[in-house]
Amino acid sequence: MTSTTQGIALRATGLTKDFRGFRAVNDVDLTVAEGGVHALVGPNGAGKTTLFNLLSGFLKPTSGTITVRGEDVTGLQPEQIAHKGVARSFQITSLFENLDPREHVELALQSRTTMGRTFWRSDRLMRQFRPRADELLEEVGLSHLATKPAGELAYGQKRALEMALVLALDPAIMLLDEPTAGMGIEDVTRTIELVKRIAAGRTVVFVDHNMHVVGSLADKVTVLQQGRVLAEGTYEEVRKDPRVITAYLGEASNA
Ligand SMILES: Nc1ncnc2c1ncn2[C@@H]1O[C@H](COP(=O)(O)OP(=O)(O)OP(=O)(O)O)[C@@H](O)[C@H]1O
Repeated sequence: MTSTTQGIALRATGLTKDFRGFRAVNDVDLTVAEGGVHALVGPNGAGKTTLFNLLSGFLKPTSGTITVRGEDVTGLQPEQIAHKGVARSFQITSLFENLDPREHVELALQSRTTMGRTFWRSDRLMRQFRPRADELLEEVGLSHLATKPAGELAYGQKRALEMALVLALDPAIMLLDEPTAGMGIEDVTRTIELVKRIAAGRTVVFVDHNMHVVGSLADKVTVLQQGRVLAEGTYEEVRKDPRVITAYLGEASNA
């Protein structure tokens, strides 16, 4: 690690992504501090999800580089990037309808071990993950639903389970895609508290449209518009920035 990368968890330089001639992410420079909570915001179509997919290896950049703690990870597969300690959540969860939350978390925990590629798993082997699985369910407020089939969980509970699955991977850098999307106020408040706890000792990058969530959690905010970085700073700084106000007013008048 060189002195210029010290204290930097994740860095994108000149990151660009074209989709058949359309530039969704345009020459983005992003520096995420080690231990920081960094929000990506911007009007619809600004390129937030595309940027997330680039950072986690689900999309390959057209040009530019991505480093994790100073190490170049550009073009690596998602699993390889996950091995560097970067894990992401998804906006839409693909849970197994018939498995319960405890089984989901046990599977996520065992995927980190050498047993990860074993097709056959005995109950006895899986049980060794139960204490940690139960701790994680407690952490996300799902203890009382540990044995209910995931297909029967309410929306907010599914999102909480998804958070437990990311936590099971114990990533140093956690990417959360709209952790409060579609939630009612109670679930939003609980999720804010959960992300605060998760962020202790970790780096968190998240996308969220809810400015209350952004203001409550983020120590740094990057505002994107039409694929470019429009503004960057603390929440207080960017919310007063006339360019940001104009971008959001534009969105409101197009709605
Ligand atoms: N696979 C794709 N092929 C073509 N265009 C795409 C593709 N993915 C995204 N885009 C376009 O790139 C732009 C940025 O999309 P993206 O989903 O990254 O924005 P966003 O900021 O996450 O928006 P939202 O807040 O609505 O989720 C949009 O104009 C979108 O239509």
